[in-house]
Amino acid sequence: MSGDHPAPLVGIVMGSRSDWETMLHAAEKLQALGIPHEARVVSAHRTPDVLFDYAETAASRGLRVIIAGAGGAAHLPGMLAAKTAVPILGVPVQSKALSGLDSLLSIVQMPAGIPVATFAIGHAGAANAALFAAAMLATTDAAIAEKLVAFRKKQTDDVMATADPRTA
Ligand SMILES: Nc1c(C(=O)O)ncn1[C@@H]1O[C@H](COP(=O)(O)O)[C@@H](O)[C@H]1O
Repeated sequence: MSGDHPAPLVGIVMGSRSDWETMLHAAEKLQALGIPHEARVVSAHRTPDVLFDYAETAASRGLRVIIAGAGGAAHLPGMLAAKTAVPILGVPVQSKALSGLDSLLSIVQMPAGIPVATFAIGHAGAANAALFAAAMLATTDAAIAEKLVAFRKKQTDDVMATADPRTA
Protein backbone atom coordinates (compact mmCIF):
# COMPACT_ATOMS: atom_id res chain seq x y z
CA MET A 1 0.00 0.00 0.00
CA SER A 2 1.20 3.57 -0.63
CA GLY A 3 0.02 7.16 -0.99
CA ASP A 4 -2.93 7.84 1.29
CA HIS A 5 -2.90 4.31 2.62
CA PRO A 6 -1.48 3.69 6.08
CA ALA A 7 1.91 1.97 6.21
CA PRO A 8 1.48 -1.80 6.06
CA LEU A 9 1.85 -3.73 9.32
CA VAL A 10 1.67 -7.12 7.61
CA GLY A 11 3.54 -8.23 4.52
CA ILE A 12 2.05 -11.04 2.44
CA VAL A 13 4.65 -12.56 0.14
CA MET A 14 4.47 -15.54 -2.18
CA GLY A 15 6.86 -17.44 -4.41
CA SER A 16 4.80 -16.99 -7.57
CA ARG A 17 1.74 -15.18 -8.88
CA SER A 18 0.19 -18.64 -9.12
CA ASP A 19 0.10 -18.70 -5.29
CA TRP A 20 -2.24 -15.70 -5.15
CA GLU A 21 -5.33 -17.91 -5.42
CA THR A 22 -4.26 -19.30 -2.01
CA MET A 23 -2.74 -16.19 -0.45
CA LEU A 24 -5.71 -13.95 -1.27
CA HIS A 25 -7.46 -15.71 1.60
CA ALA A 26 -4.92 -14.11 3.94
CA ALA A 27 -5.41 -10.71 2.30
CA GLU A 28 -9.19 -10.98 2.57
CA LYS A 29 -9.02 -11.64 6.31
CA LEU A 30 -6.66 -8.73 6.93
CA GLN A 31 -8.88 -6.50 4.80
CA ALA A 32 -11.95 -7.54 6.79
CA LEU A 33 -10.15 -6.70 10.04
CA GLY A 34 -8.94 -3.34 8.71
CA ILE A 35 -5.26 -4.25 9.09
CA PRO A 36 -2.95 -2.39 6.67
CA HIS A 37 -1.05 -4.88 4.55
CA GLU A 38 0.81 -5.33 1.28
CA ALA A 39 1.12 -8.26 -1.11
CA ARG A 40 4.19 -9.08 -3.24
CA VAL A 41 5.68 -11.88 -5.29
CA VAL A 42 9.15 -12.61 -3.91
CA SER A 43 11.03 -15.84 -4.62
CA ALA A 44 14.08 -17.29 -2.91
CA HIS A 45 14.82 -19.14 -6.11
CA ARG A 46 13.84 -16.75 -8.88
CA THR A 47 14.46 -13.34 -7.26
CA PRO A 48 16.96 -13.97 -4.43
CA ASP A 49 18.24 -10.38 -4.32
CA VAL A 50 14.68 -9.06 -3.98
CA LEU A 51 14.10 -11.53 -1.16
CA PHE A 52 17.18 -10.32 0.72
CA ASP A 53 16.18 -6.69 0.26
CA TYR A 54 12.58 -7.38 1.36
CA ALA A 55 13.74 -9.16 4.51
CA GLU A 56 16.45 -6.64 5.37
CA THR A 57 14.12 -3.63 5.09
CA ALA A 58 10.98 -5.24 6.59
CA ALA A 59 11.45 -4.05 10.17
CA SER A 60 12.49 -0.49 9.24
CA ARG A 61 9.46 -0.21 6.92
CA GLY A 62 7.24 -0.98 9.90
CA LEU A 63 6.24 -4.56 9.07
CA ARG A 64 5.40 -6.36 12.31
CA VAL A 65 4.79 -9.79 10.79
CA ILE A 66 5.26 -11.44 7.39
CA ILE A 67 3.00 -14.13 5.97
CA ALA A 68 4.98 -16.14 3.40
CA GLY A 69 3.33 -18.68 1.10
CA ALA A 70 5.16 -21.00 -1.25
CA GLY A 71 4.70 -24.35 -2.92
CA GLY A 72 6.91 -27.34 -3.72
CA ALA A 73 10.51 -26.64 -2.65
CA ALA A 74 9.10 -23.91 -0.40
CA HIS A 75 12.26 -22.19 0.81
CA LEU A 76 10.82 -18.66 0.87
CA PRO A 77 9.55 -18.59 4.48
CA GLY A 78 12.75 -20.07 5.89
CA MET A 79 15.03 -17.79 3.90
CA LEU A 80 13.04 -14.74 5.03
CA ALA A 81 13.35 -15.94 8.62
CA ALA A 82 17.10 -16.30 8.09
CA LYS A 83 17.39 -12.63 7.08
CA THR A 84 15.00 -10.84 9.46
CA ALA A 85 13.80 -11.08 13.05
CA VAL A 86 10.29 -10.03 11.99
CA PRO A 87 8.11 -13.09 12.75
CA ILE A 88 7.44 -15.28 9.69
CA LEU A 89 4.20 -17.18 9.32
CA GLY A 90 4.63 -19.89 6.67
CA VAL A 91 1.79 -21.08 4.45
CA PRO A 92 2.36 -24.27 2.43
CA VAL A 93 0.71 -23.83 -0.98
CA GLN A 94 -0.90 -26.96 -2.39
CA SER A 95 1.41 -28.27 -5.10
CA LYS A 96 0.16 -30.22 -8.13
CA ALA A 97 2.69 -33.05 -7.90
CA LEU A 98 2.52 -33.82 -4.17
CA SER A 99 -0.63 -32.02 -2.97
CA GLY A 100 1.36 -29.66 -0.74
CA LEU A 101 3.03 -32.25 1.45
CA ASP A 102 6.34 -31.16 -0.11
CA SER A 103 5.52 -27.52 0.68
CA LEU A 104 4.53 -28.37 4.27
CA LEU A 105 7.67 -30.35 5.01
CA SER A 106 9.90 -27.74 3.35
CA ILE A 107 8.47 -25.05 5.63
CA VAL A 108 7.94 -26.84 8.91
CA GLN A 109 11.29 -28.58 9.35
CA MET A 110 13.40 -25.55 10.21
CA PRO A 111 16.68 -25.97 12.06
CA ALA A 112 16.70 -24.77 15.68
CA GLY A 113 17.52 -21.07 15.83
CA ILE A 114 15.54 -19.89 12.78
CA PRO A 115 11.81 -20.31 13.54
CA VAL A 116 8.95 -20.24 11.06
CA ALA A 117 5.42 -20.68 12.41
CA THR A 118 3.85 -23.13 9.98
CA PHE A 119 0.16 -23.27 9.07
CA ALA A 120 -2.07 -25.77 7.29
CA ILE A 121 -1.76 -26.45 3.56
CA GLY A 122 -3.80 -24.18 1.30
CA HIS A 123 -6.65 -21.73 1.80
CA ALA A 124 -7.32 -22.53 5.47
CA GLY A 125 -3.65 -22.06 6.29
CA ALA A 126 -3.58 -18.69 4.54
CA ALA A 127 -6.72 -17.51 6.35
CA ASN A 128 -5.45 -18.73 9.71
CA ALA A 129 -2.05 -17.12 9.20
CA ALA A 130 -3.83 -13.79 8.76
CA LEU A 131 -5.94 -14.36 11.88
CA PHE A 132 -2.81 -15.31 13.80
CA ALA A 133 -1.06 -12.15 12.57
CA ALA A 134 -4.09 -10.19 13.79
CA ALA A 135 -3.90 -11.92 17.18
CA MET A 136 -0.21 -10.97 17.45
CA LEU A 137 -0.95 -7.34 16.62
CA ALA A 138 -3.93 -7.37 18.99
CA THR A 139 -1.63 -7.88 21.97
CA THR A 140 -0.53 -4.24 21.60
CA ASP A 141 -3.40 -2.69 19.57
CA ALA A 142 -6.80 -2.41 21.25
CA ALA A 143 -8.65 -1.52 18.03
CA ILE A 144 -7.43 -4.69 16.29
CA ALA A 145 -8.23 -6.72 19.42
CA GLU A 146 -11.80 -5.39 19.33
CA LYS A 147 -12.19 -6.27 15.65
CA LEU A 148 -10.85 -9.76 16.24
CA VAL A 149 -13.31 -10.36 19.09
CA ALA A 150 -16.15 -9.11 16.85
CA PHE A 151 -15.01 -11.42 14.02
CA ARG A 152 -14.99 -14.44 16.36
CA LYS A 153 -18.42 -13.55 17.74
CA LYS A 154 -19.91 -13.23 14.24
CA GLN A 155 -18.36 -16.55 13.25
CA THR A 156 -19.96 -18.23 16.27
CA ASP A 157 -23.31 -16.53 15.58
CA ASP A 158 -23.22 -17.64 11.92
CA VAL A 159 -22.57 -21.27 12.91
CA MET A 160 -25.29 -21.23 15.55
CA ALA A 161 -27.79 -19.65 13.13
CA THR A 162 -27.43 -22.71 10.88
CA ALA A 163 -26.76 -25.31 13.56
CA ASP A 164 -29.72 -27.49 12.53
CA PRO A 165 -28.38 -29.30 9.41
CA ARG A 166 -31.93 -30.21 8.33
CA THR A 167 -32.71 -26.57 7.51
CA ALA A 168 -31.70 -25.16 4.12
N1 LIG B 1 8.63 -22.36 -3.52
C1 LIG B 1 8.84 -21.37 -4.37
C2 LIG B 1 9.74 -20.31 -4.25
C3 LIG B 1 10.59 -20.07 -3.06
O1 LIG B 1 10.51 -20.85 -2.08
O2 LIG B 1 11.29 -19.07 -3.04
N2 LIG B 1 9.66 -19.55 -5.34
C4 LIG B 1 8.71 -20.07 -6.13
N3 LIG B 1 8.23 -21.18 -5.56
C5 LIG B 1 7.06 -21.98 -5.92
O3 LIG B 1 7.02 -22.55 -7.17
C6 LIG B 1 5.66 -22.93 -7.38
C7 LIG B 1 5.37 -22.98 -8.84
O4 LIG B 1 5.52 -21.69 -9.38
P1 LIG B 1 5.00 -21.35 -10.86
O5 LIG B 1 3.49 -21.55 -10.83
O6 LIG B 1 5.37 -19.90 -11.07
O7 LIG B 1 5.69 -22.28 -11.78
C8 LIG B 1 4.81 -21.91 -6.62
O8 LIG B 1 3.93 -22.56 -5.71
C9 LIG B 1 5.85 -21.09 -5.90
O9 LIG B 1 5.51 -20.77 -4.55
